[in-house]
Amino acid sequence: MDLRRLGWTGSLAADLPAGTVPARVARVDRGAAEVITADGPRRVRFGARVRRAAAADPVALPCVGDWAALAPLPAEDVAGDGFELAEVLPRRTAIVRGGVARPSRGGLSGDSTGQVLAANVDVVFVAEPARHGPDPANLGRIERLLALAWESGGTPVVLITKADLAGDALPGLLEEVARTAPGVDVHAVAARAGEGVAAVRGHIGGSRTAVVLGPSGAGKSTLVNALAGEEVMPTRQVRARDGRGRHTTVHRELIPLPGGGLIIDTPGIRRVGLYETGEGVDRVFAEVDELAAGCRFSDCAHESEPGCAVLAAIESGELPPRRLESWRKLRREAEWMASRTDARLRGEQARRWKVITKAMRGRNRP
Ligand SMILES: Nc1nc2c(ncn2[C@@H]2O[C@H](COP(=O)(O)OP(=O)(O)OP(=O)(O)O)[C@@H](O)[C@H]2O)c(=O)[nH]1
Ligand SMILES: [Zn+2]
Repeated sequence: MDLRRLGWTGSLAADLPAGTVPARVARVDRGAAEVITADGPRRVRFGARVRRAAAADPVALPCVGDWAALAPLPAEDVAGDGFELAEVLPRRTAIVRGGVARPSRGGLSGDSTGQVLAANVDVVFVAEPARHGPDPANLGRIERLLALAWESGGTPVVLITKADLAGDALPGLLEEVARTAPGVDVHAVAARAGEGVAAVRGHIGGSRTAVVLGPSGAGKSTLVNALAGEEVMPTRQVRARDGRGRHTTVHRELIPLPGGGLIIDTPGIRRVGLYETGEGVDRVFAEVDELAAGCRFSDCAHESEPGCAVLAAIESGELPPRRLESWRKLRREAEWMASRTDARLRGEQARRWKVITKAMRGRNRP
């Protein structure tokens, strides 16, 4: 296996500690990972330093898509494969979800810990089914996942999956979604019939890595199988009565595609909180931001201020009220998360891994 086909680069090579072997993490189970090396797949346990770092901060846990350094185990400890996962190499991008913030007396409360869903991802496919059981496509869910995607450093792309279920309503739906996702490519996909798969493929050329996020039953695994040209992921065969998912996929998994590129399939996510609080939300609501530039007051909250261009746009029908509500909700959540200063610090760790690993290496090397 040529590691460059898995996304290996010279800058990663420069960060590889002497005496270690590079590997890409394909899947993580408790305390161990399935990795792909130049010699093929291996199963390796986490080394002591990785376990310590992860105990202090869950964001440090090796994750699907990570590049890792494998170190040979001492000769007397070769019960496993002879190697352990000694270090996580600097992450280029990271999709980090927060816990769920719940409304409570005096604002929001909840869980502010982070979890890395996937690392070193170039393209984030946000999959939303045209129909999810009895429900229509959920625009709010698209917005939330787009915020997460923008924060990751990867490029988001929206996929309206199971597009065949929309019937005549498809063009209208795609138009609505395009307005909900300014600056983002939107594709309709009917993976079971193979429709739209080539357009998806077009985003994963060369040795790019993509991830598919979306609710259970969105048809993520069906799409991944269509891209792979074989059944690499199990999909639900028998339709549940309500047509929604039952979490067929239980692990996040990295799959090299024939002809180049890699894709990460993920289990359906039920509730996902924001974690990093950079410009993600503003990018999702770019047109609200643009409108706000026309408000009379620069600190306009678009609640009831005179000369508010955002409220005027709602009045004129240019901006759907749902959009402003959704913007408010995600902004509130992002602000709450930002008020947890340690969370912000940890969010930066996900990206600035380099500094930390380098410092650790300096300390531990004789
Ligand atoms: N009508 C229609 N059904 C589809 C399409 N793609 C997938 N499905 C069906 O939707 C159901 C769920 O598909 P999966 O691929 O397992 O969905 P998933 O998003 O991977 O679900 P989880 O693994 O639970 O997260 C299955 O019954 C599929 O056959 C499609 O293009 N059109
Ligand atoms: Zn305003």
